Amino acid sequence: MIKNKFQKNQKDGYHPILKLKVILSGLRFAMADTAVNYKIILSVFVIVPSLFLHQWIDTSVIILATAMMISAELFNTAIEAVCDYMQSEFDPKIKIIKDVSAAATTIMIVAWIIVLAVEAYELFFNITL
Ligand SMILES: Nc1ncnc2c1ncn2[C@@H]1O[C@H](COP(=O)(O)OP(=O)(O)OP(=O)(O)O)[C@@H](O)[C@H]1O
Repeated sequence: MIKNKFQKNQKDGYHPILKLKVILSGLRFAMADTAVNYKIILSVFVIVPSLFLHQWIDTSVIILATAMMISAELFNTAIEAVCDYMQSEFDPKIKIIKDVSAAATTIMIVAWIIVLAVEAYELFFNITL
């Protein structure tokens, strides 16, 4: 039986292996998205020097911004998938849902770009802004 949070048909208890399998399955789909992959690579290019320079606060800020950006991208993908599952034809309500989701993701991407640009500038030119 498929689990449903609103119906009490799920087994009690915590199942870490099952949880890990679910997370890995989600990540497998996420890694197939080029738009997410190249952003992760860009972040790694700034995270690695910040680690070598022991700039722990900077490293934490970049990791936080990157994690939030990836989460926003994944939530956006999930919302798009639900919309496409519910309605494959043109629907003005689906348009609003997808546009709002895309706008929310873009806000997070802009914040990530700003963090990455400031951190890269500071790290590579050794200038404290
Ligand atoms: N069923 C639909 N009805 C109305 N408008 C839609 C529909 N599907 C998509 N759109 C419009 O097309 C835009 C892009 O939707 P789509 O699902 O193609 O996302 P995408 O371009 O694949 O986004 P991403 O690059 O994040 O995966 C939406 O923001 C919305 O304006």
